[in-house]
Amino acid sequence: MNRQRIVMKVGSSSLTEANGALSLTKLREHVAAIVSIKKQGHEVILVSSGAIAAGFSALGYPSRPVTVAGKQAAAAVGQGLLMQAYLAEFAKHGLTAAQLLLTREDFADQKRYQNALQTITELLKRSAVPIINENDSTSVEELTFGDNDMLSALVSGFIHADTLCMITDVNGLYDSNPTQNPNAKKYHFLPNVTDDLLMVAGHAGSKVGTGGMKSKLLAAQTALPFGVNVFIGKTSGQSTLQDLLAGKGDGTYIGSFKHETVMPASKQWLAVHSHVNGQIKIDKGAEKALMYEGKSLLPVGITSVSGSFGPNDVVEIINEKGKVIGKGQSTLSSVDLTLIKGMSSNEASEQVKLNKAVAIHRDQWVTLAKERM
Ligand SMILES: Nc1ncnc2c1ncn2[C@@H]1O[C@H](COP(=O)(O)OP(=O)(O)O)[C@@H](O)[C@H]1O
Ligand SMILES: N[C@@H](CCC(=O)OP(=O)(O)O)C(=O)O
Repeated sequence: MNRQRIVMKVGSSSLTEANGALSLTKLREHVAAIVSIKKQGHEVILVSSGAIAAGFSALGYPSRPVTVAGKQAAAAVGQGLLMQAYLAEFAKHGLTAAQLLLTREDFADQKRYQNALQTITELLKRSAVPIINENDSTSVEELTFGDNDMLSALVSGFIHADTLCMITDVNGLYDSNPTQNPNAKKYHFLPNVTDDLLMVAGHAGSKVGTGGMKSKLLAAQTALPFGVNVFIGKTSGQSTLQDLLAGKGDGTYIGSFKHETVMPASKQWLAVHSHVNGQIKIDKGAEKALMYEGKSLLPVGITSVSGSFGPNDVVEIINEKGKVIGKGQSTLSSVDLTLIKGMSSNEASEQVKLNKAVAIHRDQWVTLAKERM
């Protein structure tokens, strides 16, 4: 078996007792499973929920809190307890675990995004197990990932994972919620996530789970274009994570499993996380050059500029039909681009006193929608 880079996402439902509290027995099983595949040479990044579950009873809550303040306070207590349990378990196997708490803002800011990636890469190089959770206690409600499914998809993309394993309390995706419909049929393999599938995926079945199958499918839909294959299902005990990697897991496999398209992390950042500060409208010739010839955007192809942005800011590129076809980091400010739009390269370079005035370099460009020309 080839050595793989795996992101394993463990949901609250697979880490808790029936009363919603953290289950050390389940946590131990997940650790043992990770250790067993690490021994085979695979790299593992764990995205673990469970902070709220681990913390609520120490604060005197009778059950998992439902208010934002309650959840944030419980997570503040529980994240430490959760890590303590993971550190102790991994240490028994001679492994070091490391904590990373991330928020949406860490993905939106290019420098923070690169630093998070650098940290995880360094930890993997040193054989540590990065354990990631959302930074629940500081997240602003509207900005949170809500559940860790999307977080695990974004992490899988930027570290170029081969497989994202979303471990949950149900053994895969069914054509309707199996906890409500005993005749529901399971999907074993799916090439991709379609709108029809999103329709059959429902919300969480337990009191502790947050997003349900729908959020897992949305996460899979995000991870697949990054070249990551996805497994949604169950594991327990040592051998099943190995079975999962061997294609014999108890769940649903989604993707081509050919490991072909890998979008560089810098382009993933542009495509998914970056904030847009303006728009550049371009003509047909420039669209062709950008989309089909792998060229940079030159001032001559720009027909209009809107918004106020500086050099390195991210802008949307709009074609003659008014459709957003991609995003890029502008080399120049909106003021300079407005001045040189439509000009030949020589004229434009003279105006802005550069050797060669390029509006968007091809390395800082990502296609979002390919149109027939
Ligand atoms: N079509 C479906 N197939 C399988 N499970 C489904 C479906 N629709 C909804 N679910 C529910 O999704 C739940 C898993 O999501 P969730 O509780 O959020 O888990 P986790 O805590 O692991 O993220 C299952 O227990 C099940 O009740
Ligand atoms: N970040 C929260 C988890 C949120 C949640 O419930 O996520 P999930 O179990 O993946 O649906 C925690 O650690 O408790």
